[in-house]
Amino acid sequence: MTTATAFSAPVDCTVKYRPFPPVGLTDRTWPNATITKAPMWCSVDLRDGNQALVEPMGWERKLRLWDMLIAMGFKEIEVGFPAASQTDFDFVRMLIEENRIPDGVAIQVLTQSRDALIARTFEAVRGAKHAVVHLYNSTSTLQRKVVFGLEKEGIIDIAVKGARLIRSLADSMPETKITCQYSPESFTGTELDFAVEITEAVMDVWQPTPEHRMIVNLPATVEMAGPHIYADQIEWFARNVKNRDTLILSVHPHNDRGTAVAAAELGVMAGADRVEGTLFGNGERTGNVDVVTLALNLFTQGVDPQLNCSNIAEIVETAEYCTRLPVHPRHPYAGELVYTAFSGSHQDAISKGLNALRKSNQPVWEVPYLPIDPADVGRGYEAVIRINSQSGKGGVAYILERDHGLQTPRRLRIEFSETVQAITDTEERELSPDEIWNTFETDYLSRDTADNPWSITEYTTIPLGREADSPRSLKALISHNGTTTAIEGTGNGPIDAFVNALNAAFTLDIQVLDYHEHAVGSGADAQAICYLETTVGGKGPLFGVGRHTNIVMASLEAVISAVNRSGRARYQG
Ligand SMILES: CC(=O)SCCNC(=O)CCNC(=O)[C@H](O)C(C)(C)COP(=O)(O)OP(=O)(O)OC[C@H]1O[C@@H](n2cnc3c(N)ncnc32)[C@H](O)[C@@H]1OP(=O)(O)O
Ligand SMILES: CC(C)C(=O)C(=O)O
Repeated sequence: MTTATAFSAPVDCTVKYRPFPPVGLTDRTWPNATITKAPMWCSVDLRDGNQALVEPMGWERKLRLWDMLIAMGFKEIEVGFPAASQTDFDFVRMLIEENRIPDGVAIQVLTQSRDALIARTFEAVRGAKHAVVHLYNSTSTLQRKVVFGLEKEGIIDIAVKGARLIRSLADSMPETKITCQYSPESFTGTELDFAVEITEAVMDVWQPTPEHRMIVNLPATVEMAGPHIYADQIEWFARNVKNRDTLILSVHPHNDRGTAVAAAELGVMAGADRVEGTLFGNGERTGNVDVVTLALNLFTQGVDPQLNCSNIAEIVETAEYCTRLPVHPRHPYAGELVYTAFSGSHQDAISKGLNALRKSNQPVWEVPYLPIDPADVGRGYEAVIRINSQSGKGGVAYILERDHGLQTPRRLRIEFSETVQAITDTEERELSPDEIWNTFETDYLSRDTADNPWSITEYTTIPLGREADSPRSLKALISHNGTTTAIEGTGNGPIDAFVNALNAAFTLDIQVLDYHEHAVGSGADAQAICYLETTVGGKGPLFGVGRHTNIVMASLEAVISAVNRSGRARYQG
């Protein structure tokens, strides 16, 4: 019986929502740009990320995240909104007073354009070597109307008034290098000419120069359109704002449409010098742009990201601890499952790709389905191939080779993967590498008498002539269901002689179709492993596998393994 899902009548989106108007930049240049160097990064984890948390970080979590950001190599870190909360204020003071800010790192602090808040912000950064004071006010058509109830002039007044106070406070604090930053907040909902107008009004106050530039941050406070529109907006702004060379142009994408990473990348192509974002994209609503993904996207294009992501597990663990939010198992580069293939054809290609790369010894990473070498972010290869009902012979063979050195022949792979498939289908779950190995051992190598009535206890063999290819005679003791029988036969080699002896003594009708063997391990621990494809009593083809320090014994064990396996349920009836 099926249950119908209850859906309400769909809302008429053609009435309720409007398409975002295009920028009308017909001679855009950004599509032809290539990113050849990393942008300046600013982490806003401790501010924008923090303000979006159910439980904002206390000083201990903030400090742990700060230490991680420093270790990763961030040179600008927005540490809070010190005028808004005592925790943020105290945190900034702690960084300064405990001398925790390395040389070359600037702390950034956010403030609204309100005198008391600005004054308190400057109190917070007193004594820092370098601080970025970040002033914002919303400039969008919607916020002008519903939040501020002001015309454009009124909005410009708010920005200019704040900018003036910042300038005078900065001038009164010569011991601290102050970089001024202005964000026309809700930039993506602002007419572009107005965004330029208000920014230029702030520039008139701060008087940036090419030597002492100010940061203009153009946030997609809400991601309202596709990333190509954002790129057009950035390029339009960069082309139209005055004295571009006195500005550091920064982007600050949010992820409402799920395309913040693309927006940041296209924004940089469109001329942005700097990106503000957070680890794994924590932040308001659907988050800020994910700087780890951005950095590793650069890395996989051969561009040094200037951020160290070589221990992704530790970055994830720290971010999860500090934000109390999980990183999704499918998160780019960082998720638990992103270096794992379950599906057969992916596993086959990955396994072949890794082999080819190993053999070729070439430095360029080329493995199908793996855009980055897991080792480059500190992840191992153990989880690259995991086995469930979607997996095929390539994946199973990969595990046997990786963990146990078995180079199984192709048809044995097919045979064994059917066994594995039957288990994963029946049990509807993943099989661990240990379970796969146990299954293989039990089926092919076990000497457990309940399932393996046949065994060989000893053998001797001698050549019947002086030539290297002379026929051989072989004697062996065979146990069958607890009864030991001495058998003897001759043949072209030990296997042939053994098979002839078994066939004669027990009328088993063993035919050998194919034979492979190789060594596993080295030195005193080396063992021979032998794979024999056979038919037994007309059943098969089926494989037997033998393993022994003595190469002849390994092949005789393989014959016995085939005989035992021919009695298994899958070969009966
Ligand atoms: C897009 C962003 O992420 S912007 C950063 C947002 N982050 C935060 O808001 C976190 C920290 N903020 C806070 O804790 C509080 O907002 C405070 C302490 C800064 C201010 O608190 P309060 O004054 O009590 O309240 P509130 O934030 O609601 O103030 C809104 C008032 O400020 C005005 N305002 C809002 N933003 C700005 C601004 N950037 N510049 C000047 N005035 C502003 C509003 O118009 C409103 O004015 P009104 O009181 O005349 O209606
Ligand atoms: C303060 C600004 C830059 C901001 O956080 C945003 O617009 O999202």
